[in-house]
Amino acid sequence: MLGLSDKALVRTGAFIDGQWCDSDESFAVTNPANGDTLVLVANHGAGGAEKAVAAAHKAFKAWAAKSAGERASLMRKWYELMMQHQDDLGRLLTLEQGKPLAEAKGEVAYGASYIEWFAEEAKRVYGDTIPAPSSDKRVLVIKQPVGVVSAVTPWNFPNAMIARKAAAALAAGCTFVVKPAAETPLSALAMAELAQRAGIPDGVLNVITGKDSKAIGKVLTEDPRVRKFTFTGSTQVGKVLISQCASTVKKVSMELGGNAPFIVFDDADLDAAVKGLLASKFRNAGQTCVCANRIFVHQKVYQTFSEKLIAAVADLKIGDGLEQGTTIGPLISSDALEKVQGLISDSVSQGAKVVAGGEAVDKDSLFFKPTVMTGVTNQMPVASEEIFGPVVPLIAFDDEQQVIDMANDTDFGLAAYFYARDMGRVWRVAEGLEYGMVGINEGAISNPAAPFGGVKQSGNGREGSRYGLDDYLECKYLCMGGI
Ligand SMILES: NC(=O)c1ccc[n+]([C@@H]2O[C@H](COP(=O)([O-])OP(=O)(O)OC[C@H]3O[C@@H](n4cnc5c(N)ncnc54)[C@H](O)[C@@H]3O)[C@@H](O)[C@H]2O)c1
Ligand SMILES: O=C[C@H](O)CS(=O)(=O)O
Repeated sequence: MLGLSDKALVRTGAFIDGQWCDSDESFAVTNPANGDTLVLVANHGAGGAEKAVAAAHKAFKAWAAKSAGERASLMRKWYELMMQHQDDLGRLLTLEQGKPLAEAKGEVAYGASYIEWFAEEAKRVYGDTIPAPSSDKRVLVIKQPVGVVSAVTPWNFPNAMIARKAAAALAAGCTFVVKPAAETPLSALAMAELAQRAGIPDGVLNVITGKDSKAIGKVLTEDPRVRKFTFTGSTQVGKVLISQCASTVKKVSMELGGNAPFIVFDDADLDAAVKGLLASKFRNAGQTCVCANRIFVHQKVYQTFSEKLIAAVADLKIGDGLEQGTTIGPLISSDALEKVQGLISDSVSQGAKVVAGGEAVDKDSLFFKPTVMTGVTNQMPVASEEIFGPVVPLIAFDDEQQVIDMANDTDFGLAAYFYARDMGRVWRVAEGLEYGMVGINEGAISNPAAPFGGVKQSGNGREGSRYGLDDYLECKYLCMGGI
């Protein structure tokens, strides 16, 4: 089935209360590299979401009552199974999402690393004893799981965006319901299959599949049995979902859109900067929330850097993610491709120039040529909007404070990057950038040990690191009197 060694990893029903649930209707999952239908998946709606929430609610008390060590052991087994099946999970991910197989297998390992990380963190959920204001009292703080957690995740990282949430939730003692993007549900269902094989009890992890994201999302954000909602996706949708959570005052964490500046100063190592830009910009064909979106290059090095970049971009290989050597896969949809083309055309009409790429490979596919643009300003659409495609807009600058101000001139604040070697400049720029994450002489910054998240309209909360568990825990104060 789909060329996987372990065919049982290809699941097409929703996973609710340990059962694989079909439905009267189904929807097609297609391969963005060629438009082929891969499988038909159960098309559940609000009713399915309510069943999933009920299952998670029923399973919560027993899961929370397990010791941290018991939860950690089951999560460790899940991690080991994910890595044992890395090849199959990577193939499935490339088929449904399009990214090159090497990247897809890397995403599987990246997602699994959050399960490994939080299996360990589960055993380090510490409380406090606090000096009491009077000798007849004792003041303590204990940490307890929030309860049922619901989640909605995007298509661009169909494994890791779920693992990053589910791992923290389960480690904290919460139970979990997730709606993956309808474009890419197969990775989520395969993860659920392996969670079941690992012995994670029925109802602890549930995956609801369906095209009607609004109806499903309404249940996941408004059902009072759900105590926390976590979302990864666009800022536009995130705002709607936050407002829907208000009716039941849920804890909310949001991983939203980005518009990352990538600044190359005149004292930068230009070869390292080009390498870092390729790593940040062209991963997943530019479809990541932390992709460099605006590239600011100091006037003194603009020509040299541009020439090095154009030469490196020419070596990128566009193709089906399953083909050996492919480094740039397809975009996810024709809408996505039209959006990228529109940003380029609108910016050219305002004076920008295309010096490499600038168009789709052909009119019948979703492949877009890696593109470099010069003469871009911070106000042009290709700079002011999140591109979500393999496009490098180059913006010249000549003053340190000017470029910090330009970099911060956006509603987003997720990731930022800069290349410089003067130590004073490194500290001034790192502290001056209004972003949740800053890569300094580094273009690949995501890992489970670090707190991933943004400021401003890029979201709130952190995923990964020792901070990532806080979003899934309640801090309870105990006051013991009469001593
Ligand atoms: N900050 C991060 O960690 C992060 C990670 C990945 C993607 N993103 C952002 O996500 C965006 C691209 O992903 P996308 O196109 O899937 O985003 P999207 O917001 O369109 O969709 C994300 C998820 O929300 C669901 N959804 C859409 N409308 C909904 C509604 N009204 N109610 C309930 N669910 C709804 C979709 O089905 C999907 O599962 C980009 O802006 C990118 O920056 C952010
Ligand atoms: O697209 C957003 C992801 O969070 C990117 S990363 O894989 O976590 O860097």
